[in-house]
Amino acid sequence: FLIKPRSSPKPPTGFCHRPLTSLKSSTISQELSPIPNLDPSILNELSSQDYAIVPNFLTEEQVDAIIEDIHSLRSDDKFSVAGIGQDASNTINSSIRKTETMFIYPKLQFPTPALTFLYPTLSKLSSTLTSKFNLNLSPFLHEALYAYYPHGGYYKRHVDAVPSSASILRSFSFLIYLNKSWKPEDGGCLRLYTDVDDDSKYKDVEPTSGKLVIFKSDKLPHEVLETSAERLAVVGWFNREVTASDIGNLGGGDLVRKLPIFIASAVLVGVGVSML
Ligand SMILES: O=C(O)CCC(=O)C(=O)O
Ligand SMILES: [Fe+2]
Repeated sequence: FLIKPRSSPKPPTGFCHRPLTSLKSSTISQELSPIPNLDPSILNELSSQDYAIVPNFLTEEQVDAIIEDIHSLRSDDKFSVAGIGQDASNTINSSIRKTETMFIYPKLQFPTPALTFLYPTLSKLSSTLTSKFNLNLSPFLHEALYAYYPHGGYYKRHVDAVPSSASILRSFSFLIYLNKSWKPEDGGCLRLYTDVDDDSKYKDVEPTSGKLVIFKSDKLPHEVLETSAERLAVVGWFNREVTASDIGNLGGGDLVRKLPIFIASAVLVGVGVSML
């Protein structure tokens, strides 16, 4: 098999990011704390309807720090045009997806101020979900990226966890929205299809600043409606560990050959690399 970069030859992580000199590290932790947590009522909602929405999950200061990060990293040319697909193919297909992304896992060696609180925020979220749903979410298989949708950006209907691929390890998808003065005419709502057999049943979620959306990755098809303004988000997935039945479900054939590919691709999902 061949290891193929997701969309760009640039390494997605591990570079030294230019420090944000306008913020002093002592003020950063104060401004950007506390690390948010999920209310038990939200977890119950997630359990009963497979998705939950938390307006104002992040504070305004936390959102500002991530916005600053995205703009700064984009101007440093760290973003790439995103492809689609996980491990079968990773073609850049602009009829399905128009967005630019930058992976933030594996963790950057020199995290920016925003990542300094985002990493613990995401690991706290993952531990909360692990205990509530009794899942084996692996801290080593977190995936997340900064997403920048230009004016006219979109992502057509899809499901995040697709059988017979490493993406099936995705248990929960999460989105954190960052558009501070979002207006209905800006578009870019997240359309969550709440009944897989009935396209007329959906919920449109406004991508307003600080909002967290979380849903079961294999349950809810969703799409990003066309934006009429720049749209910024943190997008990610909490993956569970590989089980024996995952291997069985790969569709028969030579398990000895498939096992290392599956495990390697599960790991590689996190570094923005796909396999052919
Ligand atoms: O940006 C969003 O709201 C959703 C992105 C998404 O569905 C994905 O990247 O899989
Ligand atoms: Fe998605």
